[in-house]
Amino acid sequence: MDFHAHKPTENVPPQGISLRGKSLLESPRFNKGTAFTRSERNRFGLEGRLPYRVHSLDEQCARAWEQVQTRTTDLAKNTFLQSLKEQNWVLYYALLSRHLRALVPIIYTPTEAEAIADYSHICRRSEGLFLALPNEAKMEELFLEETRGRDIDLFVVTDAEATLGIGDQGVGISTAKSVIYSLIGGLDPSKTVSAILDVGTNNDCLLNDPLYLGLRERRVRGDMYDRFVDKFVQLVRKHFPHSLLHFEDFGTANAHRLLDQYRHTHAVFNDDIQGTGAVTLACVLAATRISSRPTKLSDQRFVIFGAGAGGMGITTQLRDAMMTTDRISRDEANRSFWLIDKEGLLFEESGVDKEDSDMSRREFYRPKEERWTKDGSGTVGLLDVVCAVRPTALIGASTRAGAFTEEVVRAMVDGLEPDQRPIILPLSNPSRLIEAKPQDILKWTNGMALVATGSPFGTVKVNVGGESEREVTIAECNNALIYPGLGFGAILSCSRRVTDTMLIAGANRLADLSPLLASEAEDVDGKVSGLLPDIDIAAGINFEVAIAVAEQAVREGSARDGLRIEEVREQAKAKVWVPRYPEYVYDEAGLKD
Ligand SMILES: NC(=O)c1ccc[n+]([C@@H]2O[C@H](COP(=O)([O-])OP(=O)(O)OC[C@H]3O[C@@H](n4cnc5c(N)ncnc54)[C@H](O)[C@@H]3O)[C@@H](O)[C@H]2O)c1
Ligand SMILES: O=C(O)C[C@H](O)C(=O)O
Ligand SMILES: [Mn+2]
Repeated sequence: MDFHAHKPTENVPPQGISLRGKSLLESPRFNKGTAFTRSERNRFGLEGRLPYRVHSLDEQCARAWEQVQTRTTDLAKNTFLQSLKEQNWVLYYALLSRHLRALVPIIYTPTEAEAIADYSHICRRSEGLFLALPNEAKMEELFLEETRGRDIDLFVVTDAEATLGIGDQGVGISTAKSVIYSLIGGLDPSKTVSAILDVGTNNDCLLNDPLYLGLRERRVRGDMYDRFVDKFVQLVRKHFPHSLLHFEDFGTANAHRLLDQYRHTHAVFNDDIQGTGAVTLACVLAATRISSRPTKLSDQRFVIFGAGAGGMGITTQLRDAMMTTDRISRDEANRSFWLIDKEGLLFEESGVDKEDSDMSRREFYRPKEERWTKDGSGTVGLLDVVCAVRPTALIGASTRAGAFTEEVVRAMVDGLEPDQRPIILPLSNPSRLIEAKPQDILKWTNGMALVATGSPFGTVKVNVGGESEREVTIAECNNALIYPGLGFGAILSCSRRVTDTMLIAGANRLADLSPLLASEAEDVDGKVSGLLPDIDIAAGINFEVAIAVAEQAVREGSARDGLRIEEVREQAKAKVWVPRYPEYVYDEAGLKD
């Protein structure tokens, strides 16, 4: 299923470029470094600028891999790889694709959280499009400076208000999201733009940091903020009407509002809401099929801990899928969810419901009779809810490390039938913010729980009585396992919208590819597969997700005119970008960058 196999390195057509000499070596898009062939060195004035020996991409990867390994901390590896990206894209992506399992956690979650938090100190060369509030009047000029003459498929935009679980990061960048699109989604990196809307920060550490690189002011809100974001969205719509606009790490209220505002007029996608919703839906669908008595989505009782962008994305995605697949009403589906936030269970007439600016949460407020505390007052905590609801699935997107305590998890098990497997998904990132460690959950549930996490945890050994031990693979329920495919599918089909049904089609496809579902005997040699596929086959998996999404777009009429279902797979194969070097020929009118 590895889509790299679709494109053998032979038959790469030559490419005309108009760069030469030093500028060619300094262009990360076209640079080949020591892999420039003899004739290219001669043609482009490089002979005296490179050591004599010509290396293959494989040899370059071997050297770069050696160099990565000499860096002793993950952050040092991250900064090394960032420099490599600034020098040579093909080598960077080729190296990453050869070592996905080791390097994705370095360039993405969890290490990228450290890199973003430290951005103003480790930044060496800027990357992407920086749009700061004081430059609002010339936003179009800055936008065109970066994008003119380019064929852009994707914009990833952030205002960094809710970066992963580490909050307001001001000028924090989200370039890692674009990298994942190219690495495992097959998008050509020259067709992607990462943009930061710098509207200030409320993070005092950043405001007080003399080296802080962003706008040193408190965050702008209200009309000024809306006007600024709108200006950007309208530029994207005007100049690149067929692009996908991916929103990342906006604060929860803005995240929902902006998605609702723009999703009907452009292909916009909010990763924290829809990507997280889709990957979690896939995970839950796989889990319900694995349980000893396969159950429907609408048979589940969901406790969602942390009702922010991620938690609400998960809730609404599960609810929508329930309505579509189990054909039940919205009200009926809403009743399968119990939402808990800082103020405990969200219920009507709590006072909080009236102040809640986030409309998406209101329809999930529980009736006030569910104020399950001894005297009917105060907040209803997670343990109260678990005891009263007897959930089949417990999902965390709260940033509250350790919130799924032993008592909570054991209470959940006690509420289920002895052969019923609890679905427990502590999804907060980075790793240190997880609601419970997978090894603890498996210990407390005697190996019964079906667990997936937001950050990578590898495998966990569980004692299942006496001497017997199992090695359980903990699936990563991270939106990276699905958003590149969702995005690629939407771009491939030139969809003007990203519809819920396209997302559900992608999630269903991912659930079908669950290795735990595929392994007939769940326990092979004491090894238990993960609920979702491993990151090292994420490229092939996302390719399949993309096909499902694009086919659904054709089926429902959101794809471009004339695209036929039978063509989707071939067109997808042709569009996949693979890191490899074409032969360059000098052409005065050729590509410059
Ligand atoms: N695995 C994934 O793919 C994925 C995707 C998105 C978000 N996340 C993670 O989920 C977490 C939340 O992200 P988000 O974008 O939804 O952020 P967010 O700020 O929008 O939401 C967090 C919510 O948790 C609530 N919360 C905080 N402390 C709480 C507590 N003690 N009890 C209950 N609720 C509490 C907050 O009030 C807020 O509503 C982060 O750690 C993020 O990394 C994971
Ligand atoms: O970035 C990730 O790893 C997932 C998600 O988008 C998050 O904000 O945590
Ligand atoms: Mn995110």
